[in-house]
Amino acid sequence: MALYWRHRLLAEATRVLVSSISSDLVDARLDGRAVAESVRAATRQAVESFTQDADPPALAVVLVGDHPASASYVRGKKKAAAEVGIESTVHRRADGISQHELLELIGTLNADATVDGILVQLPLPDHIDQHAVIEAIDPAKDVDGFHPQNLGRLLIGMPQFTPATPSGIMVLLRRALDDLSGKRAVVVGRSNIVGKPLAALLMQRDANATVTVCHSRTRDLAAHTRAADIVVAAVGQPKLITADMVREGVTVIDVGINRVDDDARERGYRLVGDVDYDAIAPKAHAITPVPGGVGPMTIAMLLRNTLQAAQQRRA
Ligand SMILES: Nc1nc2c(c(=O)[nH]1)N[C@@H](CN(C=O)c1ccc(C(=O)N[C@@H](CCC(=O)O)C(=O)O)cc1)CN2
Repeated sequence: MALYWRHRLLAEATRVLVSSISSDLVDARLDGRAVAESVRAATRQAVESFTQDADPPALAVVLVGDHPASASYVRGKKKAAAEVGIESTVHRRADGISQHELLELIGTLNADATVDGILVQLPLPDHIDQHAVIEAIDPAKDVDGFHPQNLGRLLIGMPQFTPATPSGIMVLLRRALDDLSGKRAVVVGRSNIVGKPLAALLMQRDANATVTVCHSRTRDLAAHTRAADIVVAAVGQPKLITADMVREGVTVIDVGINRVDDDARERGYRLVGDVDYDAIAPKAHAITPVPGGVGPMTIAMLLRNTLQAAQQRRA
């Protein structure tokens, strides 16, 4: 029963948060940076009131190897955490760490009463079994929401921690559309961290969308996307979704972050999504850019989960 009420309270808090966000939909562009800033501001306030009589929430981030993008996301998480008053510690380990050593580190963090939230930055090197590592995290500290217990809870409509990217997408969708009920949503991509949890959230009773999940073996992808009111692309394939594949008035969420070579840029590449933004924007009701769309929401929602972990653990 307590779980039921906690879930209802969280759902209510999300509704209040979403309705308090000022308009960030300029033309069709759905500005993830602006929405993320609103989420962070609300989290900053909630952390402030939490720390009136408690230590700040504490996040442990595990980063394995020298993957440049992962290192940059972890820097982003640390900076954003500090800005809202969450303490974070990065546990950096060499690429050659053994699975046993990594599991030992997780065990230490699980047992550390001063740690509220733990996340292991993905991807991990090939020699490490990602599932075993995620499963080793205490579900009560799993602020990524990737543990099977947390994904299972999400599936039955009793979420504890909801993965950050899908919950960020839900905030963006509620910003763009008054009502998701009965909308035809096509999710392209079936990953455990985006596609599958997002499909579960979209079909939950507080959203009521009709969901189709497409993937690499889907026949005639365009027939599915053309029939959709909402298209979410999360496959990591530049410009997979083209203008002829969507209907007028569609809402498009682009989760792809692909690096394409660009000598004109100082860093030698630019980021593009899975969607042909320029061609689709004129016919879309709303569309997220890359960069500046879903990515910033991922970090903002992680901060909310970390605060939630501290609130639940210290209660
Ligand atoms: N343990 C986790 N690993 C990974 C997750 C995750 O949620 N938990 N998600 C992604 C990476 N990610 C966060 O970790 C992430 C990706 C992108 C962004 C972001 O803000 N992107 C910017 C562009 C950044 C750039 O210039 O490179 C944007 O889209 O505007 C934040 C976080 C995989 N791993």
